[in-house]
Amino acid sequence: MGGNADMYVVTGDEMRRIDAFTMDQVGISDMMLMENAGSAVFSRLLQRIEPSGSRILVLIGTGNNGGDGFVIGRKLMEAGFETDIWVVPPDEKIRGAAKGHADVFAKCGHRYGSFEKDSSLFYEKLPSYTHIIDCLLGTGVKGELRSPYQEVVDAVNRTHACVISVDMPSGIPAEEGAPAAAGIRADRTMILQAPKETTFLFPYAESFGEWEVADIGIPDCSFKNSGITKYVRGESDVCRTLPKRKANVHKGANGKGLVVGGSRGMPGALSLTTLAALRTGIGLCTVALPEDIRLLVTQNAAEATLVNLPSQDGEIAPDGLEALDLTPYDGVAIGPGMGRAHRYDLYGYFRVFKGTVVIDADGLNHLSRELENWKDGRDGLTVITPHPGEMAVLTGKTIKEVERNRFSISRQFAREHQMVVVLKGPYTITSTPEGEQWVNTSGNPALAKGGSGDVLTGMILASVLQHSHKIEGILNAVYVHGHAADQLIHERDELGVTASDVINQLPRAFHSLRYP
Ligand SMILES: NC(=O)C1=CN([C@@H]2O[C@H](COP(=O)(O)OP(=O)(O)OC[C@H]3O[C@@H](n4cnc5c(N)ncnc54)[C@H](O)[C@@H]3O)[C@@H](O)[C@H]2O)[C@@H](O)CC1
Ligand SMILES: [K+]
Repeated sequence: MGGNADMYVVTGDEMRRIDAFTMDQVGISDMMLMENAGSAVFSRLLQRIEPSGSRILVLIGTGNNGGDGFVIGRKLMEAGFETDIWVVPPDEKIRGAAKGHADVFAKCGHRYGSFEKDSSLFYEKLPSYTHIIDCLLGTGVKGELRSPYQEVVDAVNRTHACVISVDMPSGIPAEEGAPAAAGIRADRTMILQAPKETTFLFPYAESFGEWEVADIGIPDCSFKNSGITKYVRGESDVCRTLPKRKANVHKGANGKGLVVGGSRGMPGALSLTTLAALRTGIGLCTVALPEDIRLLVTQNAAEATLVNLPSQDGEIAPDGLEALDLTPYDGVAIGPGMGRAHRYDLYGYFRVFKGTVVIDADGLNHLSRELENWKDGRDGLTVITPHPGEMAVLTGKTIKEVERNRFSISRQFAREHQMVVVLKGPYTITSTPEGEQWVNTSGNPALAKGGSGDVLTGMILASVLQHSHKIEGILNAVYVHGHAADQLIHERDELGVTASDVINQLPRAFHSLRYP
């Protein structure tokens, strides 16, 4: 993929590489990037802060994040906003481009307060501000906050002001894996150019508040040359890539899919997957299930055709998959409601199948017992859709470790096992075996319910079969799934939104993306 519209996701180190390339190879100086950053944030502040009645504090730290603060402070003062600038470190610690912009600020005739020299005045004035612009620390933060930053951050968090962080909430690390830090809890974060990994990882994500991304003029080539392959997947990407049907198309051209699973205890999961595939536009959908539950499923999904599989103890019999002929199908989704009583040789069964295989739910449990086999890859594309608990089982890690390292754990698993990994959760991450990753931005807590995953599996199957670029098909399914839930909570409370509601919403969700 690629193109100029890409929004990247970076670590602190990656951002430093990108900045260095932009300065040394492209020739845009650090002073200019800082001016751009300050200007971009300033113009966004203008949309949010009224000059009358507002009292603004710009808080400045040692590094380049503080340098951005000097630009923002200068522009706010020049525009007539009632603004105080407070610099936390001693003057001599400010260096480089930040020092350059501190000098510009002073030469324009503006003054700032020194926290070091007059901290009591600072604390006295702090409750009087309506807005606090946080330029204490950015991507250069390391470890727990040191004094006096920690005290200042705690005091800011106790105010009633609207706190707007620049690039990062100060104190929060930019990359996954770092211990949770007690940083600024922002109401809004104006991220410079590229979101950082922690923007999408909990608990850090909560500190960002609402976030938006300000373009500061770093060219796309700086990201490409720095080897960044993590992207944000947003609505415009989906609108651009939804497949269009030709007027004379026939059902066979929209994908022939097979959904395998179901058990006496869980017939509903299979219905949800099948209905979701149908509502995502699959041409033909066949359901393969233990023969003794077929009536339960056919009542719900009249459009699907059925294949009865031998049943044992209410689940597909251990050799039950052998009876299935895969040749008529372009893709298979396996796992929803399948049960765990028996073992199946999934790799042996799917290895030479050329179509896409989507594995979810109990299918992942079966997969976890035969993971070694998958390292050689198979003839078609394999997609797995674990939630953090399932990812923990697949990797032998704890759920907490998975949650803290979502990017690296899913990237490594995808590489090692030659699969596309769709790691679900808020900000679902999709990783390819080649190391590309996309963060999804749609969805809400209404999806944290039984059945949501079954719906997504059906959508991914249907979507992959209709896209010539299969990864785009997966990404679009993930986005539309969340988008449908987002539309639903405009009309009703998130508590009452069910997986079936999401399925029924899909035609409207697709329509709104196709005709934005
Ligand atoms: N490099 C560039 O060209 C640009 C950088 N920009 C800004 O620069 C930021 C990154 O700049 P820096 O790398 O200087 O990093 P920071 O601005 O985050 O400052 C890092 C400094 O803070 C101090 N520090 C680190 N950890 C600390 C802790 N735990 N407690 C107390 N003090 C600590 C250290 O003195 C360190 O040098 C970005 O977030 C962004 O806001 C923008 O101006 C755009 C251009
Ligand atoms: K900051």
